[in-house]
Amino acid sequence: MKEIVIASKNKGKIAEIEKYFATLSVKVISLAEFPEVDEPIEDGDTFEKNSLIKASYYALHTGKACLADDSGLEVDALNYAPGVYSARFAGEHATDAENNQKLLVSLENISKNKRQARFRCALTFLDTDGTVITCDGSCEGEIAFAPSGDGGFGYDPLFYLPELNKSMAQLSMEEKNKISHRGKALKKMAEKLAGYLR
Ligand SMILES: O=c1[nH]c(=O)c2ncn([C@@H]3O[C@H](COP(=O)(O)OP(=O)(O)OP(=O)(O)O)[C@@H](O)[C@H]3O)c2[nH]1
Ligand SMILES: [Mg+2]
Repeated sequence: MKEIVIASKNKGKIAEIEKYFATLSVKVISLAEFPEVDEPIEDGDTFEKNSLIKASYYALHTGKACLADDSGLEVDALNYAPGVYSARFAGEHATDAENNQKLLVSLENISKNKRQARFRCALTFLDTDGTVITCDGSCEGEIAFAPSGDGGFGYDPLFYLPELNKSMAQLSMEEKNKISHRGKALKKMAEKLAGYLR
């Protein structure tokens, strides 16, 4: 069975990717099995570039096929920030709570009808022979005025989905994977990988 390293240190992402890949005939390996491997510098200006930076770095240092995810939140009223800086919006080692607080303060004077936002996700699979497969996904929503729900991670409690009248953090992991940026990208990736690994 093909071994694929989930090239991420984000526990929330890893759980969602593992859940998705549970139905595929691939053996998922965690970076926890490579404690000696450091982290790459994510200095790309797009999700796609950062995703390739991570896949390349971890493939080089683990010697295995890797699947990397670069993702983030774009808020229209903030000129699409925090974007590729989503993990460090409130500072280099900011917690989710600090990032959420900064987001709420940044949008303090923005009215309900001007709080459109989207999550974006770029996935890169890099095989040991250099084969690259990329997929992306996005999910539209609005930034709420207060957090709700305790599922998911990151900005999920503030990411309101009007059609569902729920925040992303009020969805189960299965529900989130059906509609989220990552879920959509993973669906495409699973289809491409099934063809590639056949
Ligand atoms: O509420 C959220 N629901 C999501 O589904 C989601 N996906 C991404 N994000 C945000 O974007 C950053 C990614 O930054 P990022 O791609 O560099 O990942 P990361 O640094 O956390 O881990 P790694 O994969 O790089 O090791 C994360 O930290 C989060 O703040 C999300 N927030
Ligand atoms: Mg990162």
